[in-house]
Amino acid sequence: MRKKIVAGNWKMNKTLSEANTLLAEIDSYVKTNDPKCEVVVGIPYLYLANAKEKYENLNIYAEDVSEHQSGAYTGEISAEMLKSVHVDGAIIGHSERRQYHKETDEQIGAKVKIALENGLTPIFCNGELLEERKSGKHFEVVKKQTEVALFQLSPEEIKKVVIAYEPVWAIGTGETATPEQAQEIHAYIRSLIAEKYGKEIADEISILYGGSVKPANAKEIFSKPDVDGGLIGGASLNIKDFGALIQTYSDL
Ligand SMILES: O=C[C@H](O)COP(=O)(O)O
Repeated sequence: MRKKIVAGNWKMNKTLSEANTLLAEIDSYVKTNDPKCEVVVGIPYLYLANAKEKYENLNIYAEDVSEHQSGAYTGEISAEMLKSVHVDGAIIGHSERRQYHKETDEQIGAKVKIALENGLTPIFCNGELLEERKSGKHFEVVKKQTEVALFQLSPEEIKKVVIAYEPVWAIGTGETATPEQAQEIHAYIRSLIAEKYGKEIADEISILYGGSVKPANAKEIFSKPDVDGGLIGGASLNIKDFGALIQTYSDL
């Protein structure tokens, strides 16, 4: 049975005191409501160690990880370092990393691999640009991103990966994919995995949708059979919306 997951991605938001307040609110929300889905919070590197020390039962993720083991990579944070402060996983290959830091599918694949080798759960992101969607290339784009980054993994490894499909044109824009568009491409991604690793493994992998998910549109999207939750940006930055999203999914 694959996991249902609501994951927040704070991106580059929150000062220390704001981060502490929101983490305390999320922790208390989870303890009080005991949701029937897994709650994940992706937060800036700076706050990870303290967050894990204070809230060991919360699933705390980094927003990136280095593709290298260790060494002369100024400013980078390794998977081993993340594990040493008990971080649970890392968001990898987010479109903002692809766009602003020119990350390639090969680098993203190396990051996924090293995360797994260090016991971190990778949330691997894929998704097409607006012009790629408009020209009907979205299937092709997502196929290449997925194959290059993930199909180097063994069956045992791929089972531990969470995928987040995020159409770039829907991120932070207020425009979402329709539930039908999300279902169509999620089913397609699952079929790619099934072709390579078999249906049983494909059925175990959680595929999240990301891109302007809000309490108002979450129910329709989360209800689709191949959508196993969401990777939430803007609406994960306050407990009112994030709590409502968790509740929506938990109630389905
Ligand atoms: O990682 C989260 C996604 O980029 C979605 O962000 P958004 O919910 O602000 O559109």
